[in-house]
Amino acid sequence: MQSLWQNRLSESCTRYRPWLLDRGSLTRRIRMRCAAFSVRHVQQQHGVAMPSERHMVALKHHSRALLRDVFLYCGETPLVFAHSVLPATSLHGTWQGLGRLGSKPLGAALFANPRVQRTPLQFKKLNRRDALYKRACTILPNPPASLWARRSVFYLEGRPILVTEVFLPDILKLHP
Ligand SMILES: C=C(O[C@@H]1C=C(C(=O)O)C=C[C@H]1O)C(=O)O
Repeated sequence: MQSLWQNRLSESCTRYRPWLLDRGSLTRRIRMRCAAFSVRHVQQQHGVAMPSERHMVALKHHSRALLRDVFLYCGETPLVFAHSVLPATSLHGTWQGLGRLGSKPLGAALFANPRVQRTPLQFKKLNRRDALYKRACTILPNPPASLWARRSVFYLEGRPILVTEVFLPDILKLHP
């Protein structure tokens, strides 16, 4: 049975709690704890978002979005798998340049603008049945049975961007 996205954290995530609950920039939080931070681009292409994502950004069934997958690294250690859904209609106005980020962190753009609003975080313990679990584990030699993830929607000028972050075990090596 696949678990659902929850609005509250269960108790079984104690060690990941500081990372899951911090509403500030994850890029900034990691940079404060690791001088060798980098974003490694996995893929960025237009496609159809997953059903559980489409309703978060009011995408109709066949509407296309820019789907961006990256890993956040400290040195050679992967810490986070980040999956973002940017509806084509959101890539206008202030956010028209987000389609050309490459290895620049999306967070730098989202948190640089004080007018950006963020919805409450949702949480999910991903397992091997989840597509995002499988994509996050592609670079883990010994993947754990489950991975904690969070997601929320960023809004600017009424334009939504869904950001999902999957925390990899080595993030626990950083100071919480
Ligand atoms: C939203 C942020 O941006 C981070 C960087 C991302 C990217 O470059 O694609 C995606 C999600 C985040 O982990 C953040 O720093 O909080």
